[in-house]
Amino acid sequence: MHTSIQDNFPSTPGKVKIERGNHFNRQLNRWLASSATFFFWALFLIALTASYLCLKTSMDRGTKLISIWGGPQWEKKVQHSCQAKRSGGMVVLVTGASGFVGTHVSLALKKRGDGVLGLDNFNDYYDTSLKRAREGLLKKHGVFVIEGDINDSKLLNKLFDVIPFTHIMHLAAQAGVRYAMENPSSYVHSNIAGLVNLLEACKTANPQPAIVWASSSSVYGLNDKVPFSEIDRTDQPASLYAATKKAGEEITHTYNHIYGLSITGLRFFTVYGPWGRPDMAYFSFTRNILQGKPITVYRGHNRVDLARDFTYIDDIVKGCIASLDTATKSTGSGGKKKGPAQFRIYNLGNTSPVTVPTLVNILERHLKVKARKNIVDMPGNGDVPFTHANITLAKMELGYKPTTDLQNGLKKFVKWYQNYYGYSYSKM
Ligand SMILES: O=C(O)[C@H]1O[C@H](OP(=O)(O)OP(=O)(O)OC[C@H]2O[C@@H](n3ccc(=O)[nH]c3=O)[C@H](O)[C@@H]2O)[C@H](O)[C@@H](O)[C@@H]1O
Repeated sequence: MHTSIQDNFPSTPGKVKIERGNHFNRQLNRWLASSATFFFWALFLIALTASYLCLKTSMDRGTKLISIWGGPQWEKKVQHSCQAKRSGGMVVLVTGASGFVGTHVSLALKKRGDGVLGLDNFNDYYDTSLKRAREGLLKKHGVFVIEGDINDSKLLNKLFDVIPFTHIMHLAAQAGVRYAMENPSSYVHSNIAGLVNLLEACKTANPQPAIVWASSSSVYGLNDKVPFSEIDRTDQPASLYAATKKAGEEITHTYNHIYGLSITGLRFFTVYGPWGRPDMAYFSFTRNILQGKPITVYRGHNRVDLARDFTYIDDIVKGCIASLDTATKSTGSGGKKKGPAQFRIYNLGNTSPVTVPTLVNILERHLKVKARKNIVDMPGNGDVPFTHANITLAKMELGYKPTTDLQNGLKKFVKWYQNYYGYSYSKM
């Protein structure tokens, strides 16, 4: 193809002389010119995209802030939810309100006339539609759940500005023993950083609320003295989850000691029941059995069956409420301790451990379907072989007395499950 010299010349007169007669230079120059143009446009597009994304993010954040918290409408909803309907009623902030235990405790408090406000970050650790359904249930009963994180100090301070909470029922946490190997930082984020953030807000609140919070039976870790009593060793956690719960017990102790916060820690033992957690064995076994899928049953060393002190949700709720009722006031104000404050830790269990194969048998009977079982040795994933609660202390000081055994509790769970999922396998 013919190209005239003229065609190759750039239009800038000053450059003509230099370019003339040097084909290589001309090619290079042309290439540089086109690259520069390309580069310019690429930069322009990148800048345009970046500014769009920035604008969008700030708009999203703005919308979120307005819709999630702040503003007169929001405050009205908060006030309304916190209104106690009985004289001397408590005003309780329930964190993790759309969680399993949070929903049940919030409903029970609301039903007896206490003011209740929920807080939940609706994270996707498990099916968020179940959390939204629980939120719907709470809304129906007059409990407003704010979508927010316990790590958001601005939100917490705002809440304490608007409402003089008498109690905090702190149930927001990253739960699950085995998931801690997959996502360790989520445990640090919620169970450590989130807890400290909440305690910081409580310490400066005026009045300081009394705090009841969820620890875990997993703090007993490798302790093999049974039944587990509150004075037994808890310095050998078997999972990061357990370690963060144990850390929580120590952290709350320091806030009690320095700032006079009234603290009650509850060591829950494998809580189960309607509206439960899909990540837990009884729930996932039920789903798989109904779907005809196999279940994996872990077995301990020397072929010994694993066992848990499964505790029914209604018994746990009674323990939580008794803890709130018997909690004495925090003693500090303005971030300063005025005197010693209450510090308590209780086991809330059922006192009768059941093996995992027996749990499966009970489910098979209630579901009228045989399970397809894969029995495998317990992997080294943070599990402990058994749990068994000594509840003498909770009995004595809280009047705690569990009344539902696994047989009856699972019957209620299965009934709820079949009703909630409408027997439709496609929904599960
Ligand atoms: O009580 C507690 O402290 C803890 O109870 C449960 O933890 P876990 O007892 O491990 O409950 P599940 O995950 O439901 O497991 C129950 C039993 O079933 C076994 N399992 C679990 C899952 C599975 O697929 N197969 C299986 O055999 C486990 O090894 C365990 O022995 C909760 O998940 C924790 O959040 C809580 O803190």
